[in-house]
Amino acid sequence: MKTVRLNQETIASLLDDLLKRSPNSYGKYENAVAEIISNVRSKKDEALFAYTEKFDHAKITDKTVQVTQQEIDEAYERVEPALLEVIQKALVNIRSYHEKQKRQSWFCSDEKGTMLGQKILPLQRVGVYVPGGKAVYPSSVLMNVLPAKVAGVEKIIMTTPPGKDGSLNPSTLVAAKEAGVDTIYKVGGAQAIAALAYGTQSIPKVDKIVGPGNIFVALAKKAVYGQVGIDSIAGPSEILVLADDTANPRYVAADLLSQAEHDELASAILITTSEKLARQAKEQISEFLKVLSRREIIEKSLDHFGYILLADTMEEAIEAANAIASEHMEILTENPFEVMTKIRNAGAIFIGESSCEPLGDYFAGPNHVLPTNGTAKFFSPLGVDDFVKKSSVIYYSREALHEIHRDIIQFANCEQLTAHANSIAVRFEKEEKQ
Ligand SMILES: NC(=O)c1ccc[n+]([C@@H]2O[C@H](COP(=O)([O-])OP(=O)(O)OC[C@H]3O[C@@H](n4cnc5c(N)ncnc54)[C@H](O)[C@@H]3O)[C@@H](O)[C@H]2O)c1
Ligand SMILES: N[C@H](CO)Cc1c[nH]c[nH+]1
Ligand SMILES: [Zn+2]
Repeated sequence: MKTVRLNQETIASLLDDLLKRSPNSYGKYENAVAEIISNVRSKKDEALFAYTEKFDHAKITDKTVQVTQQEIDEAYERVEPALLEVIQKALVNIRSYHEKQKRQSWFCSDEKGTMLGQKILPLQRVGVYVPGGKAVYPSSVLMNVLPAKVAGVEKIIMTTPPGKDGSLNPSTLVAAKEAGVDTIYKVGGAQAIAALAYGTQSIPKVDKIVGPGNIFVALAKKAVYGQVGIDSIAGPSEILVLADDTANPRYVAADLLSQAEHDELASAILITTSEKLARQAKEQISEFLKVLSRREIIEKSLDHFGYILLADTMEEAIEAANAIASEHMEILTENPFEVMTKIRNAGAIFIGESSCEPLGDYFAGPNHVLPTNGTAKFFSPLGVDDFVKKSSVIYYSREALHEIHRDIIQFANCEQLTAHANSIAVRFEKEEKQ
């Protein structure tokens, strides 16, 4: 983990470094992913199962690809009752947070005889990708599925990579059942995204694909965009801790490590005005690393994408944090609410020392599928809006149209689109002749 003084040069080089983690910088995998998509598109199940054998070392067939009721029942028997209870409690929080995001269709009319509105409808068929290569993510099942349920999506199809024995983790299955997934398929990676986008004999084509994943999943989602809808491309996890000398270095270290353990490409950044805190947090990181199980992943992530930035003032620290636009931002300062008002760019903001990032990953309610790689400047967290579409609704009475028909004809003529003008004029031929 590098410690550097924050200035124009160091922030520019850090931003360059972080962009290396973006799917846009992984051109070298683009051809491989394009080939996987093209093969699944043309050879369907045959290619899907061959890639599952190649990358996941699991033998899957058309008889075993879909999770059965028996497998779900067995999963319930294997999951600890205490874990099931936690999943159910988290589910209530996540659902009630997303209920507040729900928007209604609206219509408004006026006395001239017009009615305008917006009709909001849930998507019909959605594919949810749940990652499963390096870790198991029942929490991501809840985060992806619950907003779709709240939106009213008719059919939710989930895919996740199988283990070598061709089975799925019981906690993933139980979370899927509790959240209300309709069908689960045991496939992952770019091949699963291709199957959802184009359909195979076993897997139906969907309207939109959501969910995070590794670089192969992200590139595949990018490649099928347009054929189907996608959510934002949530890549490797990120955390940025903004701290002053009032922060507890042990908490700072623990929170940075919590995201570094996701992936070698994950990023953990501390921006602080306190040299003492920087030093102590670094010492604590070394202490924790001695006992953490994913030490190898963490070390790679911190070596490549871990930074401690020393800022002269909190204003400078905030400016740098806004430029980085991290997926998660923790504010551990004397006046965290005041600092929060100055944050423009972050996927999720955690205020104060009792609001650590994993609280959001698992339990508080807001979604943990968040924009990464600086895309928090224009993308938002996954939410109910990702699972609805809108249609505009327009009604004008004859009288209302008559009142403004000449305006439209003039506008259309200005664009030399005489058929447009005619479509209006033809309705008032009689009046014009009189
Ligand atoms: N933003 C979020 O909400 C969120 C949540 C959870 C996880 N994540 C991120 O998602 C990612 C999960 O990655 P993962 O690897 O654990 O699971 P994953 O399911 O995304 O990827 C595993 C799949 O990758 C494919 N694959 C592996 N090596 C390949 C190769 N050489 N060529 C082609 N395909 C290959 C395999 O098919 C495998 O099924 C991590 O980066 C993690 O940080 C993000
Ligand atoms: N922090 C991840 C998103 O970047 C989500 C997650 C799932 N489980 C634990 N964490
Ligand atoms: Zn996490």
